[in-house]
Amino acid sequence: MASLTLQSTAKLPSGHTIPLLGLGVYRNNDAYPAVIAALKHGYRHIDTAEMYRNEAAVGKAVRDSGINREEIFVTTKIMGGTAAPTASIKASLERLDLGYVDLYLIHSPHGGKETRLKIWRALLEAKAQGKARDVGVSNFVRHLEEIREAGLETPAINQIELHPFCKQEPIVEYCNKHSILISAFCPLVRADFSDPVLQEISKKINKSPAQVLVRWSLQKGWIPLPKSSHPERIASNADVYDFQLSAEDFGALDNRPQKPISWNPIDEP
Ligand SMILES: NC(=O)C1=CN([C@@H]2O[C@H](COP(=O)(O)OP(=O)(O)OC[C@H]3O[C@@H](n4cnc5c(N)ncnc54)[C@H](OP(=O)(O)O)[C@@H]3O)[C@@H](O)[C@H]2O)C=CC1
Ligand SMILES: O=C(O)C(=O)[C@@H](O)[C@H](O)C(=O)CO
Repeated sequence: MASLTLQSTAKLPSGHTIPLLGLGVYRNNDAYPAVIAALKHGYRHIDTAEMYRNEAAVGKAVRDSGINREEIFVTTKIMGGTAAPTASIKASLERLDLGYVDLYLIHSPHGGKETRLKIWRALLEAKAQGKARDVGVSNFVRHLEEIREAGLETPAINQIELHPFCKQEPIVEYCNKHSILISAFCPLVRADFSDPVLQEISKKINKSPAQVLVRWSLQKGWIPLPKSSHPERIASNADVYDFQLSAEDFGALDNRPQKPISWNPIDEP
């Protein structure tokens, strides 16, 4: 594995790059200080959404950070099932007030095939207008085939729940086959660090369970989006580049019992 750093990126279809570690801000009602702290520590990728109701705070923190806008990668998401996607996109861009977003995702496959394709076409139009540099989806599984069958541009990324207890191998395999990058939500298992194997590895290598989980996700080739509202945890979660999980420890985590997916929009017809 090439040596990873906090500056490591992957190439997107647009030719732009996405940092391989991002800060999640779901359920953070005061995202401004978290984003400021993350950017100060060296994060350059923030993951928000219309649904999180903190786009304005994220945008203000990015503008106030003093860092060149071009250096910061901002993802937002349009709600699945949105009836008026163009209006929703306009509203989110106004709240963020960053000129453009780097990645715009459909948050979930809710709404049925026609609505999904309508929203996808609206995102593609936003991309054509330069309002989104790349576009993708989230929580899509077989729904990805609809986009292919419609002859529309393939999503750059699929953002799904991924951690050692939820590996979603069929959809990961599909995305790998079709060169769709994968970003990992809930990479910290939402702070459930109770697994004995995780605990054992954490103690053995003297790294926090969160650091072990972030490192494991990076070594899987995914883009983890750990969320914290605490600056010291935000920093710690990104301090994962001075070690590499051994093949033994990586494999032990890669063979944990699987749990049900925490949010099941993937079952949407
Ligand atoms: N596309 C989608 O449908 C979804 C996308 N997401 C995205 O993925 C991001 C991450 O997923 P999320 O659901 O937030 O869950 P995570 O797996 O990132 O876990 C977040 C939880 O872990 C705690 N935590 C963070 N760091 C540490 C640490 N070092 N030690 C102990 N506890 C810690 C946080 O508490 P505290 O804040 O108090 O530190 C919080 O309770 C989201 O924020 C969002 O951006 C999430 C769900 C669905
Ligand atoms: O994960 C859940 O339980 C949800 O209800 C969703 O909100 C999900 O967390 C999400 O979409 C956050 O981005």
